[in-house]
Amino acid sequence: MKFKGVGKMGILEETKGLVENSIQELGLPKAVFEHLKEPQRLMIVNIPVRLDSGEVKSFIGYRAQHCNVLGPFKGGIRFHPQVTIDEVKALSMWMSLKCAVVEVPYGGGKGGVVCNPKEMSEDEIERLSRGYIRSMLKIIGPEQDIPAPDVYTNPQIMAWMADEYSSAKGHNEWGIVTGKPLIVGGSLGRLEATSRGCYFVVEDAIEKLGLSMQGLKVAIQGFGNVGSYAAKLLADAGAKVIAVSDSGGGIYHEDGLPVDKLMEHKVKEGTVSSYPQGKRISNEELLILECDVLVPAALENQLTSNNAPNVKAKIIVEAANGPTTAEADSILTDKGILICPDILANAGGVVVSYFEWVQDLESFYWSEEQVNSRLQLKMADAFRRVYDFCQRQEVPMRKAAYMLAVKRLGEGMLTRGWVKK
Ligand SMILES: NC(=O)C1=CN([C@@H]2O[C@H](COP(=O)(O)OP(=O)(O)OC[C@H]3O[C@@H](n4cnc5c(N)ncnc54)[C@H](O)[C@@H]3O)[C@@H](O)[C@H]2O)C=CC1
Ligand SMILES: O=C(O)CCC(=O)C(=O)O
Repeated sequence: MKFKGVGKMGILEETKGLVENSIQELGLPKAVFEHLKEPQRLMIVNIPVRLDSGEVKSFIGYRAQHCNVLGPFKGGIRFHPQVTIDEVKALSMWMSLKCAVVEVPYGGGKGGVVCNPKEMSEDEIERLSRGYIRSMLKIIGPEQDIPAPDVYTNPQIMAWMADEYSSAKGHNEWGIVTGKPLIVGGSLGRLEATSRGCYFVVEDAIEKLGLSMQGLKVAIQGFGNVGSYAAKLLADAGAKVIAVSDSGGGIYHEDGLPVDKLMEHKVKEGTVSSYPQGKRISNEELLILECDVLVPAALENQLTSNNAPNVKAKIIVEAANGPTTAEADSILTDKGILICPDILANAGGVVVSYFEWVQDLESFYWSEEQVNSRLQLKMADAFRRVYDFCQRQEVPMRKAAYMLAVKRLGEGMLTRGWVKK
């Protein structure tokens, strides 16, 4: 069974199609879609930043607050030259769905700034990060909207943001953002959390297909926060990471790559593609390698109708948000590939962000073991619910995840009286 009405529409329209379809199939009131089809609020700001040269340059920033029926808005902030309104809106909608799938008490939010941090100095990035928070002061807060890291943002940027917000409020408010360094209210385990969540999903998925972690052939696209730690966790558990890539290209070795050394190389050289052992490959080639598990961990729209027919993986674990277009999804599903969708597979990040926020609100901090074992419980529970639904209803995992998420959001709206039966 496939979703109807999804095609070459772009990620936002495709996602709306999936949500609307789920609402219809669940027999929820149509009004649920009226609440979900657009963000509740979309803030667009102009952020003037003083550059090191003394010149002032302005940057466009966005924050989409999608739906807070189940809790405050939550989601990362992306710094990237290709950020668009539609991308931020889609990312915020995925956050609402993701938080519902893993049952954390948040709504979806997402932010973005159109900029190229690779061409900015550290001081310029700091001024931009602080400017973003000043522009958003009225709509964010620990009980309102809690940002976090995403593409090309990191713990240091979260620390500046927490500091800026705290300065504006006149007292420390560590609960304003998550993904912070430990010294300013971060949580143990948050840095690796998205990857650890993916790792648990890989464990559960391979068990369903009767595969073993020992010697499991894995290819990972993207070697940033999520991709690099996913590679490390999988390699440490006995998997063979045969290929990795980043925006500079990729590297392949059929016997497996030394992930720790690749991480060091990436820090020193800025890319994995120049690693001296193995064969250089393109991002496109990586996606169609012979492997057991493919982990897209970079950007959206990587698996398309062009390359999907050639994908050879048995399992795809979507560490990135939106890496698969609707057309590719259909092709891959028809090929019998088990797709663990983004809103499930990469939810480990927001789960541990939730733990970080709880710790900040209580000013009482957990051990790494507590964080990781609670994350494992959350991910295993979500995987089981999605997989059981998919088996029971004979639908793909993505559809199962969407239906479970939309059901929860719809129930929230009915209970709060936002919609009537
Ligand atoms: N950081 C987090 O906690 C979470 C991140 N995600 C998603 O995971 C994905 C990766 O995010 P992070 O690792 O945090 O970002 P990051 O900024 O740490 O790393 C991004 C990686 O993607 C690579 N990349 C960029 N353009 C590329 C291209 N065209 N082809 C191949 N690689 C390319 C970069 O070189 C870098 O290695 C994104 O889709 C993000 O939304 C999802 C959930 C949580
Ligand atoms: O940690 C968070 O709050 C959100 C992470 C994120 O942006 C995502 O899951 O896409």
